[in-house]
Amino acid sequence: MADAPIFIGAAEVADLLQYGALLPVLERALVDFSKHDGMVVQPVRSTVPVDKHNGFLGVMPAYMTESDTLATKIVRFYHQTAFGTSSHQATVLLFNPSDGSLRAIMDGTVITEMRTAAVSAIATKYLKPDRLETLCILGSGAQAISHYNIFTQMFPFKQVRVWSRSRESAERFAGQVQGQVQVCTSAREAVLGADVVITVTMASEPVLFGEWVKPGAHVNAVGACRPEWREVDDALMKNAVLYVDSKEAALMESGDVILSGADIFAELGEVVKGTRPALCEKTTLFKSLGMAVEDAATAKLVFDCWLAKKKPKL
Ligand SMILES: NC(=O)C1=CN([C@@H]2O[C@H](COP(=O)(O)OP(=O)(O)OC[C@H]3O[C@@H](n4cnc5c(N)ncnc54)[C@H](O)[C@@H]3O)[C@@H](O)[C@H]2O)C=CC1
Ligand SMILES: O=C(O)C1=NCCCC1
Repeated sequence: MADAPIFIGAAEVADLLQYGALLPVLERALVDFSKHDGMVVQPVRSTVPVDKHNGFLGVMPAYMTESDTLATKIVRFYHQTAFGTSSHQATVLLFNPSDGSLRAIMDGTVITEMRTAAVSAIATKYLKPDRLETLCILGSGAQAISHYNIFTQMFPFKQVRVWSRSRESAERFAGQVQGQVQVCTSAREAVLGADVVITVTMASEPVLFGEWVKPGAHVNAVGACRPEWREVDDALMKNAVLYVDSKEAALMESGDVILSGADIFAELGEVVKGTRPALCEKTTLFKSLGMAVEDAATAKLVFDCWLAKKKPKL
């Protein structure tokens, strides 16, 4: 009989998961996905609208042959949640691919926060302009914090600006992170002159406009994951060189891509592999929707770290 699945909660996932180990694992997952050689199976996320309660439930399965990883994430994202509860909550199920038995049930909320920020950081590593002085973050929730943490660790920004719909939440964000943050009163003020811009809002209308973005800057557009939602206006979508995590998903799920009619230049995995160029001298935009392979690869890393920690030292 198969062993009973183990449970790894949020605090333990946060303890086991380190960006240093996560980044190369995600780069490999992105490359493997973008080979499109049949070795990775990842259907576009299935999303169930829960209209009555203003929310969605997403199911994200993947199998990666080379690393022999089989997992699915179940994620809820709700517009209105009780004060203090996160709008996104997730669980990842990790299976034994040889017989399909369940190996682990783990918190997926921390995984979602860390892997999304890490993928934006990978996009930025490849697509960033030469000068990296000012980082701008639009939004001040869970993803804003994880992005702040990895971006300030990985890149030598001299200034970080944040804007949020309410000044109070932007100030709360500034108080939560370690390091200086300039709280801006408008998105425009935050964006003007920034070298890297990150949009991590629950907006369904544009909050970022092309006329504000410095030529040559890099943008990570992380929110707006429904075909009718926008975070970015048409001008930016059309004028920037557009990179995505998955072309198939972008054409089905991203309102910014579908409604602007912008042309997709490449998948991030193709850039990491070197089969498509990183046009760093141009204004670049990485449209992130989030992929099941990112969750599967991260969950496998968490599980392997858990096993290594459990093993008695000889
Ligand atoms: N691409 C990916 O892999 C992933 C993307 N996301 C997306 O990232 C975004 C941020 O997620 P979290 O930080 O977890 O959410 P959160 O609920 O913690 O924070 C959302 C932020 O958006 C702001 N906001 C809400 N409605 C807005 C509006 N209409 N206009 C401007 N700002 C608004 C809130 O004030 C808050 O600052 C969401 O769109 C989410 O769906 C989340 C997980 C993975
Ligand atoms: O990749 C994810 O996980 C999510 N992406 C868009 C919003 C829901 C969660």
